[in-house]
Amino acid sequence: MITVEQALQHIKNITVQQPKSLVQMSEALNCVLAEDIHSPINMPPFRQSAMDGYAINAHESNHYLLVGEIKAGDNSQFELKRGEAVRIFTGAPVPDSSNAVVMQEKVQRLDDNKILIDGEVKAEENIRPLGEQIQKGEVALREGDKLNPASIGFLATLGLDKVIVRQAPKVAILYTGNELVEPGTPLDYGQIYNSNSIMLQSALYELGCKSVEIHHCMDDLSSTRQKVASLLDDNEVLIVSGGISVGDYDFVKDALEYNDVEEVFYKVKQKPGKPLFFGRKDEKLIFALPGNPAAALTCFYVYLLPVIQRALGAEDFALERQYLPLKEKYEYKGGRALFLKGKRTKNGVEILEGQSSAMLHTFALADSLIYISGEKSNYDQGDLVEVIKIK
Ligand SMILES: Nc1nc2c(c(=O)[nH]1)N[C@H]1C(S)=C(S)[C@@H](COP(=O)(O)OP(=O)(O)OC[C@H]3O[C@@H](n4cnc5c(N)ncnc54)[C@H](O)[C@@H]3O)O[C@H]1N2
Ligand code: MOO
Repeated sequence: MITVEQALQHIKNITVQQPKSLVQMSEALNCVLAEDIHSPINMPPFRQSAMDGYAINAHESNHYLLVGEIKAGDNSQFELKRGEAVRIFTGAPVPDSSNAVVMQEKVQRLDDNKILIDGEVKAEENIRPLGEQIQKGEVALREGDKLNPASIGFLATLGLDKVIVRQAPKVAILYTGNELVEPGTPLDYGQIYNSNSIMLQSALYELGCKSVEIHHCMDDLSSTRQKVASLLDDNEVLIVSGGISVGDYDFVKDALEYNDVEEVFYKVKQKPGKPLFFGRKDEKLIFALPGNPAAALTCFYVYLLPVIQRALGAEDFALERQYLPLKEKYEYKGGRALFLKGKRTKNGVEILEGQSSAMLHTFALADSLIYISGEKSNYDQGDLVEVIKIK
C-alpha cells in the first residue's frame, strides 16, 4: 500500500494534454482557455455616460443652454459650444465636445431649453472613458483560465461568440453492484439507491466535461470484463465505482487486468478511499473508485480532479489548500491518513460529525477536506491543519 504523497506524485507525473477546440460561448462554461484572448475592441467602445443627466461643455456660469437629447444607442453627433448642454441617459455616447455629465439630481430645469446646475462640476465626471475597462489588443484572459459566468459575460462584452478551449475528454462512468437501483424507483429490501454515478457525473460537469456516459454492471465477472472492454474502446477516461475491494464479488481489479490496463497504483494508505486504483492503457486513464460514496467523492477531489484539470490545461489544476487552526482538539488513533469533512469558520476550521465513508450527508454540508497525514497523533485546539477547499 502506498502513501497519499506517493499516490499524488504518480498523479503529478501524468502529462496527458487534450487537443484544442473552438466552441460556442454558450457551451464554454467551466472550459479552460487554450490560448490567450486579446480584446478585439476598446471597451467601452465610445465615451459613455454613467448617469442619467446632462452632458455639458463647461463654462464659468452654472447656467446652460439645452440643445438636444442623446439616448443609449443613438448615433447623434453634437458639437457643443461652451455653455451648451444636451440631455443624456446612462449608456449613451457622450459627444467629444462635452467634458462632464452632471447627474439630473444636481440640475434644475428652468424652462424648456435652460438648465441650472447646483454646485461644482468636476472635469470628466460621470464619463466612462473609451477603453476604460480594456483597450483593443490588450490581453483579456489568458491560456489556462477557466471560464466562469463572469468571464463568459466579459468575453461577450468584447463581442466574442466563440472561444478556443481544451476539448474535454470523453468519460464513461461504470457503476457496479447488484444492490443498486435508480433514484425515482421503489426500493426492495437489501437494495440502495445508486448515488455515485450522478454525483461523479455532476463533479465532472463542474470541471467542464461534456460527454459523461453512465453504465451499470452487475457483480459478475464476465459482464464486468465485457463492460470494461467496450467502455475502454469508446472513451478516454474510464471511472469505475465499487467492486474494487477484496470481496468475492469484487471483480473490477480482475476485469481491468484482463483488459490490459497497466496498474499505476492500487490501494492508498488513506481513509476514506483505501482501495483506490489508478491505471493506464495507452493514453487512456482508468480510475476505480471505492463504492462507498464519500470515499468515491474524496478520491475524485484529491486524485481525479487534478489529472483532468491538468489535461485541460488549467493553470490552477488542483484544489486550493491552506493551513487553518482547528476549532476543537482532535484525537487520532493513527494508521491511515485521513481526509475529514470540515467547514471553515471565522477563525479556522471545524471537523464535522459523521465521517463514515458510507455517508454523504456530512459531505453535502462540508466546504473543506481536512488532511490529517498521520504523522502526528493528537491535535490541540488552534493547531494548524491542511485544508483542501471543495467549495
Ligand atoms: N475485508 C475487507 N473488506 C473491505 C476492505 C478491506 O480492506 N478488507 N476495504 C473496505 C473499504 S475501506 C472500502 S472503501 C470498501 C470498498 O469496496 P468496493 O470498492 O469493493 O465497493 P463495494 O463493495 O461495491 O461497495 C461498498 C459500499 O458502497 C455502496 N455502493 C457501491 N456503489 C454505490 C453506488 N453507485 N451508489 C451508492 N452506494 C454504492 C455499496 O452498496 C456498499 O455499501 O470496501 C471495504 N471492505
Ligand atoms: O477507505 Mo474506505 O473508503 O474507508 O471505506
